[in-house]
Amino acid sequence: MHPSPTERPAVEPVGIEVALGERAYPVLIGPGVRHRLPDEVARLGARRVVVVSARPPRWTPDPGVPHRVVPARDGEHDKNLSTVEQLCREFADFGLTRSDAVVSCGGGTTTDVVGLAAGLYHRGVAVIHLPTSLLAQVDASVGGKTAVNLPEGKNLVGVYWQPRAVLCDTEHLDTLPGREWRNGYGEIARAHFIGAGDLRGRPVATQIAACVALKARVVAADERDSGLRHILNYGHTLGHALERATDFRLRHGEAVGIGTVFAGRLAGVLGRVDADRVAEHHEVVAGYGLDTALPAGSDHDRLVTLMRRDKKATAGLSFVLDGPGGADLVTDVPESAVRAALARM
Ligand SMILES: NC(=O)c1ccc[n+]([C@@H]2O[C@H](COP(=O)([O-])OP(=O)(O)OC[C@H]3O[C@@H](n4cnc5c(N)ncnc54)[C@H](O)[C@@H]3O)[C@@H](O)[C@H]2O)c1
Ligand SMILES: [Zn+2]
Repeated sequence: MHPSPTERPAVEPVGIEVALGERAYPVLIGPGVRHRLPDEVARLGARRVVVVSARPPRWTPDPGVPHRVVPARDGEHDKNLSTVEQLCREFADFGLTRSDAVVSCGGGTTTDVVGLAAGLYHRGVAVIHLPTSLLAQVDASVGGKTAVNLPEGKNLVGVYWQPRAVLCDTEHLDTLPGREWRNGYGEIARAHFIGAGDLRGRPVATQIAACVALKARVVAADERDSGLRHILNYGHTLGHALERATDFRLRHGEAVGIGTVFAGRLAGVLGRVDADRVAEHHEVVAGYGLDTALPAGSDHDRLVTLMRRDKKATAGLSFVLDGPGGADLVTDVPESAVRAALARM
């Protein structure tokens, strides 16, 4: 039987497996891959589905089984335990059992909060993500980290709960504002330096697929962040500090872009890479249309203080830095080197 052309995408999607044994799952990337939702639901054998969506209802196809669509809102403000409770109550009210499934549709904040609700409900129910921001497609929806915020800080409460499938529909990006494109490009730029290759000028589906393939490799090797997964934080130590120092006026990806340029400069100061490689950091980040300089008026003392507090820093100042053998976690970086690199920004 031939699939109807109106329902099936003309372009074959790219499929990447996150190889986690019994918990392995596919990530499909391409225009129209949302239409695979009923197939994925059927594969799981779910009999009922709750779709939690921050986008208009028509963005999520019929999952093919009795379902309820619960509207949600993207944003850090609703990424909290109270939303988790509300979602779990919706699941219970709809009669969702352990063998049913939840679907998320939205930005990374929505995939995070829905992922956590799915991980907790009945001690874990299947979840399929339909990420709709570039950042969520290249990063947040893949890898099984879920979390919500507390007033005391971001992402403080969460569990590891792998999705059963991720559908990165590039048509979902059609409405994304420019700033949210840049937000995602910050993560794509940093991926250049940790093994994703040079993705500048490539079609967006190719860029997403390369980042997902990189993350899939890293997660398969270190699901629970005890080693290799560090490298995904390339550019993030200064990035996090800049987000905090600007009261989150910089989007995460914008801050990571600047943090990536800084990581190049710091690796240069430490003699880990040559001048060409330092310059490459600047070129790549600028090439994605991102800022490469510290925001005007940045206070270096404050940035150093914030970087010392970064959760990756167990003792002293730690950074993931490029070097002769690729990117690696470098601990106890002298403050003088950090300040020298900041001065070159
Ligand atoms: N779990 C992980 O491994 C992981 C990794 C990276 C980031 N995250 C989390 O992801 C979150 C950031 O994700 P985000 O940047 O997607 O934030 P977000 O969910 O707030 O979305 C960003 C903005 O884009 C809008 N948006 C999303 N899709 C859209 C679309 N298709 N059209 C128009 N507007 C759209 C949203 O409404 C929002 O205003 C953070 O909370 C972060 O902690 C998690
Ligand atoms: Zn990030």
